[in-house]
Amino acid sequence: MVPCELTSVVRESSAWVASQSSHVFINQKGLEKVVDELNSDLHMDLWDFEGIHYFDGGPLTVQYLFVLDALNFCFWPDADLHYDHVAAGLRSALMADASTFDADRLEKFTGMDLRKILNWPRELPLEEERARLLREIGTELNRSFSGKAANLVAAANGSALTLVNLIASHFPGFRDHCIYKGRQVFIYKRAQIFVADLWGAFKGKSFGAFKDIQGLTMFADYIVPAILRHLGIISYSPSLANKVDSFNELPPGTEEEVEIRACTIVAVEKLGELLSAKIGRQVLTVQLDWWLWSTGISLQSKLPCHRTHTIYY
Ligand SMILES: Nc1nc2c(c(CN[C@H]3C=C[C@H](O)[C@@H]3O)cn2[C@@H]2O[C@H](COP(=O)(O)O)[C@@H](O)[C@H]2O)c(=O)[nH]1
Repeated sequence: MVPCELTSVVRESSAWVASQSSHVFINQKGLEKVVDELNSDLHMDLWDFEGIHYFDGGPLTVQYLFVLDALNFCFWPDADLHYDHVAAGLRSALMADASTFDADRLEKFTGMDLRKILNWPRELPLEEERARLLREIGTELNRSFSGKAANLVAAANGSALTLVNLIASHFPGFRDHCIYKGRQVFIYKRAQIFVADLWGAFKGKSFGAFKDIQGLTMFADYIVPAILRHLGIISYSPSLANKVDSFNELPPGTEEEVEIRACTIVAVEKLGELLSAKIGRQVLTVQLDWWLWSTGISLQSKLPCHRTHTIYY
C-alpha cells in the first residue's frame, strides 16, 4: 500500500485553492490545444540536461543534492544569478574539498562562507537565510541521521512520499505551506524537488529508487507558471497580469501568490492526465515538470515571472 498522506495534502489543498481562485484561471481549451500539438515522442529524460550537477553514484551525491535543494529558491533579485550557478558552484566546492558539506561544517556555515564557495562577487539574495538553512540541515542531520542525508533517504524505505513527509517533519525550512482563506495549503516545493533530483540523478535506482514517484506534484516555482501562461494554459486577472508584467513584487501568502502556485500544480496535473490519455501511457508529473521548466528557462528572458521574496521557491 503506497502511503499518500502528503501528496494528497498538496493535491487536495491546491485543488481547493484552484476551485476558489479569482485571480488565476486554468483554461481547458489551452490545455487541449497544447496536448493536441505535442509530439508523442516528447523528450522527457531531462535531469541534468545542463550538465551542471555533481554525481559520483554514492552518498556524497545525496548530501550534495540536499544542500542544493536547501538553497533552491529566489535567485531573481540578482539578475545575473541563476540556479545553474548554485548547482555548478556547489559541485566545484565539493570537488575541491569532499568535506565541504559534512554536517559539522554545515552547522557553522555563514553567509560569507556560502558566498565564498560559490565564488559570487557580491551578497547573495537572502544570503543570511540561506546560511541559516544550511546550519539547520547540518544540526538536524547530526541530531537525527548521523550527519548523513543518505541516512535520511534510507529512512524513507523507498517511498517518495514518506521522504517528503520526513523532510517536512525534521527540517522546518522545508515546510512550504501557507494559509489561504483560512485553510492551510501545502506546496512542499523544495522537499519534493529533492526527491525528484534523487530519482533523476540515480536514474530510479539505489538512492533514487521510489515505488511511488508518481505521487509527487510539480514543483511550484516562478518559471513554470510563466511558461504555462505563455502556452495559454493559465491566465491572470487584469490586475494580477499588470502586477506580474510590471515586475511588481507579490508578497508571499497573498491570495494572488497562493493562487499562482496552486493553479500551476493543478494545471500540470490536468496536462499530465490529457497527455497520458493521448499517448496511452502514464506521463509522470516529474517529467512533465522538467519539460516545462527546461522550456521556460530557454524563454526566460522573454517571459515575465512573478516575483516573491521567499525561502520556499
Ligand atoms: N519546477 C521546477 N523548478 C525548478 C527546477 C530547477 C532545477 N532542477 C533541475 C532538475 C532537472 C534539471 O536538470 C534542473 O537542473 C530549479 N527550479 C526553480 O526555478 C527557479 C530558478 O530560475 P532561475 O532564476 O532562472 O535560476 C527557482 O524557483 C528554482 O527553485 C525544476 O526542475 N523544476
